[in-house]
Amino acid sequence: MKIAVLPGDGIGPEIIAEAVKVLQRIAQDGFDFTFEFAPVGGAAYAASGHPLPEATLSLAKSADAVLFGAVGDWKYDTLERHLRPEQAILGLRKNLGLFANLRPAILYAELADASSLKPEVVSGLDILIVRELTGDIYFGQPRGRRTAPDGAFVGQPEAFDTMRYSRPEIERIAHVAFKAAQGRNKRLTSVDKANVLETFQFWKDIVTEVGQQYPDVQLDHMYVDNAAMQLVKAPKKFDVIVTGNMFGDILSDEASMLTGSIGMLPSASLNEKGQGLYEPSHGSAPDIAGQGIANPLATILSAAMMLRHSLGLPEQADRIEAAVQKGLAQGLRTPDIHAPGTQKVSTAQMGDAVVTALG
Ligand SMILES: NC(=O)C1=CN([C@@H]2O[C@H](COP(=O)(O)OP(=O)(O)OC[C@H]3O[C@@H](n4cnc5c(N)ncnc54)[C@H](O)[C@@H]3O)[C@@H](O)[C@H]2O)C=CC1
Ligand SMILES: CC(C)CC(=O)C(=O)O
Ligand SMILES: [Mg+2]
Repeated sequence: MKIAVLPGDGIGPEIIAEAVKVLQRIAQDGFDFTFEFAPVGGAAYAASGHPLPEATLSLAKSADAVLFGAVGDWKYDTLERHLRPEQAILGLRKNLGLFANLRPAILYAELADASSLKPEVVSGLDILIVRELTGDIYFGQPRGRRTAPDGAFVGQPEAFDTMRYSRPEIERIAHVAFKAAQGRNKRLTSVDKANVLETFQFWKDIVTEVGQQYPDVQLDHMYVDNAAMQLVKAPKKFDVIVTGNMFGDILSDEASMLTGSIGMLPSASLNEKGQGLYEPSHGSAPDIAGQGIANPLATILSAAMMLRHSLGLPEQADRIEAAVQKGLAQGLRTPDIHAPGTQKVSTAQMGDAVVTALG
């Protein structure tokens, strides 16, 4: 099985090294993983002038799965947009058709103290955010800068983006979400802004229509501002949340803190053929890069999702998740989840603890 490994920028190489270590330990038990590394993001721009070189894209397309770190660095923020590191992950998602982003927010019992909410509000939390990943305002055309052609500020410089969704895009992500809910507690909350945005009234109408095919799933609708509030008020009331690209981006970062840290939130990005890219939900964290203090668990848990969703090895995925729990139960914590009475460890020590816990 060929795994394309794209470490990227900032903490990307540090966290990817730990996930690869864990996968190599699994491979020792008789699984044939081949790792092929390629540059992406700012690292690729620095090496070859483009954040997503053709060779990296074709490696990703030809692999059985892609393991991705993170891209982005403040020093590239002034580049023309098409050369900025973030275009690499956006380009991979678009080129591979990775429209379904699964972001499970699970609070490990050992991390109840690390969550920013009271234990009674979050303990036992297990929710799934299903984020549409290849549409919405992140990809909508036209976009750009121009002189305002009309309105109160006519003649002034302005910038604009376009929020849009087509019926098939909404239908396919709705099906993914309803099916996910069927495999869980059979409750789905569709998050929109239908009270203001036509795009999201359309979204709500179509999700409702698709819902008729899933009578066993209880569907409700919530405006995104209320959802942001409910996530910190009573997060356990949610089971599966389905939403658009931008709202899902924002709500999943919010949900990550319920689990103790953004360093705990993995993700799977899947296409219609079941191919997938696996990456932590966080970014390249330039503020802590190179210090050996980043939490590698979101990336290790993303590797577990890869085994489950793309490589047909669900038992090995379970094994990794159990090993993560064991490491936490031993009291080992990177600084982002550290609490009194636990032992502060480095990125590499956390990865080693997971490998050891695999037995
Ligand atoms: N998929 C991707 O490659 C993504 C890339 N980005 C890019 O990453 C760069 C930084 O963006 P930010 O907004 O700062 O978001 P970020 O997610 O990189 O960092 C936000 C905060 O969380 C902390 N953090 C993130 N991951 C952590 C980990 N594993 N362990 C401990 N602490 C962690 C960081 O230190 C920082 O304080 C930007 O260039 C941005 O565009 C942002 C999100 C996703
Ligand atoms: C480049 C961004 C859209 C990445 C991001 O924030 C995310 O996918 O969570
Ligand atoms: Mg994000």
